[in-house]
Amino acid sequence: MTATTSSRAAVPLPAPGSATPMLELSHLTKRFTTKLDFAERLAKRLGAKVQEFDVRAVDDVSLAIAPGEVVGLVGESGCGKTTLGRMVAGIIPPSSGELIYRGRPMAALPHDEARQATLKIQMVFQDPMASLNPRLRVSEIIGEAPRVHGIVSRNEQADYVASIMRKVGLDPAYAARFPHQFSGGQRQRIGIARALAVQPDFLVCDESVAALDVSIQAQIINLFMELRRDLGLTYLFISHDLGVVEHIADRTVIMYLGRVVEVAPSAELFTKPNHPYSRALLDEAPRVDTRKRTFAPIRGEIPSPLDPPAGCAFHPRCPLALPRCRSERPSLREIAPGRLSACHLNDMQ
Ligand SMILES: Nc1ncnc2c1ncn2[C@@H]1O[C@H](COP(=O)(O)OP(=O)(O)OP(=O)(O)O)[C@@H](O)[C@H]1O
Repeated sequence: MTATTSSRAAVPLPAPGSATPMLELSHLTKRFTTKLDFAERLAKRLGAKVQEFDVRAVDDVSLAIAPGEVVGLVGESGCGKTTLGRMVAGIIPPSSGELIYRGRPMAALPHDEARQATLKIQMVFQDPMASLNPRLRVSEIIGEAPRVHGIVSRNEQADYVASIMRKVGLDPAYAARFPHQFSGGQRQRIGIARALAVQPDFLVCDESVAALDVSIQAQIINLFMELRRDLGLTYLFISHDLGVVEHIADRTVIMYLGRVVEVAPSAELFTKPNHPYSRALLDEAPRVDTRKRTFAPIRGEIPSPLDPPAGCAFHPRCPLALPRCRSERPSLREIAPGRLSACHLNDMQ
């Protein structure tokens, strides 16, 4: 697959020879209709109609992910990362656009095949305590879905759960315990085991290590990479921590206000970012812990997704903005093999 200069082009695959992408996101868009709290209160007091607003949380995102690839997804809070991850994992439907799994549009699959394909894409959440049912034993948390979906019989369930627990570094002797009886890192291993139990080939990790201590983070990242090696898993790895993404992602996608602004192999992006927003993100922030690389504060506020700026959404904060950036939205286009950027400055080089 090759990129074209159109904003409606899917992001090209980095690996030559990988004929069919594992997953393609084709023009995925998610709009939420929302009410502003204060406006709702005021309207109710005045007996007026409550006005609703449209939030374009994710706007026309296309991306092709190769089997076994780790794609990092970064951007400031509110730029749409979680919404995109949830659409990919089938937790929320897109408003428009489609997901193509191994060359076949998910929406067009017959019911049974669609169910199987949905199981193949699992999500690992940030807060294991919030995402694990506190009233269920670990054996049920991990074993329920594979039994319900016919992956194991009731008789096989205990052995199956034990094998998955071992795979994620948990002692099967603790299968009868409840989530609160484990440490944070162990709970995240339970969350990973639950995802693995339905035999996925794609994991969406949404800030999956953000809530953990640094040393535990490293262990969980190592586990993800072992699983990639042993099970051939593919990842969409959403993280605020640029150091983590730089370390594990083959390719990095930068989002701003619902749209992709840059895609590049991580090694290139982290040494030579193209988009002014990527450059601003990568300018290292002053920090206490020198091992960590976090977002630098960027001049100005993130614009409201309720009222995004015309032209390039980044132009009000961009130190290099041109007059046309205020009116003309730059398309995401190929600027070098395997690299895409949505910036008018590239037309001047
Ligand atoms: N259910 C919803 N209803 C209305 N608006 C929503 C809903 N979910 C998300 N949004 C809005 O969509 C935009 C994108 O949110 P999202 O959580 O995807 O961003 P994010 O990049 O993951 O942020 P964070 O890093 O803080 O989790 C935000 O403006 C958010 O307020």
